[in-house]
Amino acid sequence: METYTSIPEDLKLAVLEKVKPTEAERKILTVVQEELAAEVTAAAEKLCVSDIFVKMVGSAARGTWLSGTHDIDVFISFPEETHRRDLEISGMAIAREVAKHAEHAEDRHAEHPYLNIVFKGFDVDLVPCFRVASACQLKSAVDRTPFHNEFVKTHIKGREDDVLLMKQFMRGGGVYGSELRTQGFSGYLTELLIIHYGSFENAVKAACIWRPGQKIDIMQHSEMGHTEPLVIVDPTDPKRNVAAALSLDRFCMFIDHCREFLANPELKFFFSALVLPLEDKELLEKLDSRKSSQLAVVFKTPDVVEDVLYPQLYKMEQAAAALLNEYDFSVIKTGVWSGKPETVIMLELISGTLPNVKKRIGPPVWVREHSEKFKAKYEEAENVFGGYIENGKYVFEIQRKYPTAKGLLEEQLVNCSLGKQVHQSVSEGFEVIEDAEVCRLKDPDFRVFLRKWL
Ligand SMILES: Nc1ccn([C@@H]2O[C@H](COP(=O)(O)OP(=O)(O)OP(=O)(O)O)[C@@H](O)[C@H]2O)c(=O)n1
Ligand SMILES: [Mg+2]
Repeated sequence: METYTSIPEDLKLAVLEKVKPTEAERKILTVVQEELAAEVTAAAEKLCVSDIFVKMVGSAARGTWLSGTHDIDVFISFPEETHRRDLEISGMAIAREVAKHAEHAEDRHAEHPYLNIVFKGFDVDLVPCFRVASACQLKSAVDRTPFHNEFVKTHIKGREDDVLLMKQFMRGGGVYGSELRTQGFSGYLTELLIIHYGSFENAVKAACIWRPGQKIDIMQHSEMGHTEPLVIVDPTDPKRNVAAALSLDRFCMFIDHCREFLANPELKFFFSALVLPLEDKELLEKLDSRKSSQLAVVFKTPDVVEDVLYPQLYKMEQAAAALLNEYDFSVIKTGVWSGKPETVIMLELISGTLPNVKKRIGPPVWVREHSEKFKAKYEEAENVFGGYIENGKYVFEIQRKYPTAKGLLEEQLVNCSLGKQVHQSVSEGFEVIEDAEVCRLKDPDFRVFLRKWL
């Protein structure tokens, strides 16, 4: 095994200088949190809702938020015996009352509704939850969050800087965020890694030798088997894997990021370099040197939240690749880019065209019944180039139904198994553009995607 030098102190300080909130920033956050708590209490009193508690949760309440990220999670906790409907109605009524003093408000929906508001420049979630006795007795998925908060607050003391370093390091590696778009590491997961390994440096060193099946159970209370690449048992709920949303590729990207960083600890591992949009000229040069086929399936982006959209796009990416493979096209790789107004599924193929002739291999000649049927079918069929015996089997050279990948996608893509909103949008219309035609897609963010793609 390679031996690594320690991470230089001045490198950590240089990162913290950029990502650690200043005293002034902390003060503002505290003041806004206090104002929000007072607003919620006042709203509850006004609406005659008694017995609710206001709880500040998330990284803002734990001192583990990155400077410049301005989200505050406010939980409005109701007695456990409250009916779900009452919780939703009263919780949302309180949230809407608070929103009267906000710059912007938007209804969101997880397992039950909550309100997202912009309050004094902060991105605030007002989330009603049940006050359950323990996280494993949850009535709603969000009920665990206050327990996470207590656990982290009591165990993280003095190691907040290590959390900030780890969050930023994961950002630099493109693996931070548990949303379904990224399928990476959540904030809580990052905090648990620091609690378990004791420091940023220890965690990074440990991850270099992780393999799928790695399990961390801080409370030693899990009896469950899990199949995910990384299992971090929730200290507040033995049945939950905090890393359940982490994909195998993000898991491995993190391992790789840790190894590369320790071999050469530099600032660039925390702050990835700005990628410039790919120009037409560069695009044409790349296409010319790769000599593969590029196909872009372009359609209108469905108007749904990212957590609904991305799983459907990843499903479509898989479905398109499977369709192409089924019809003999060799797929090199697939990718997804989504913006407004358009979404693009990129497909790189060994070739987008195949010969008109397709070889159909039949049964061995000595399996009399089947082979005679096979022979009779193709001898009479139209568009057959010819037939012969090869390795004891009848072989016919027939006309290929889809000699171009573009033609195949145009005709068959809508029949693939696609998610609801993506299917709806694709049914309304889509376009398949090829190779140099991709120059038509000008969105700068798409061109950034293309630079990494080619
Ligand atoms: N996949 C998720 C997302 C969120 N949470 C809970 O909801 C809280 C708030 O979520 P979020 O704002 O996404 O994460 P933070 O921990 O606040 O981290 P960040 O600094 O990225 O905001 C988390 O701390 C965690 O307790 C969770 O359990 N599982
Ligand atoms: Mg947060």
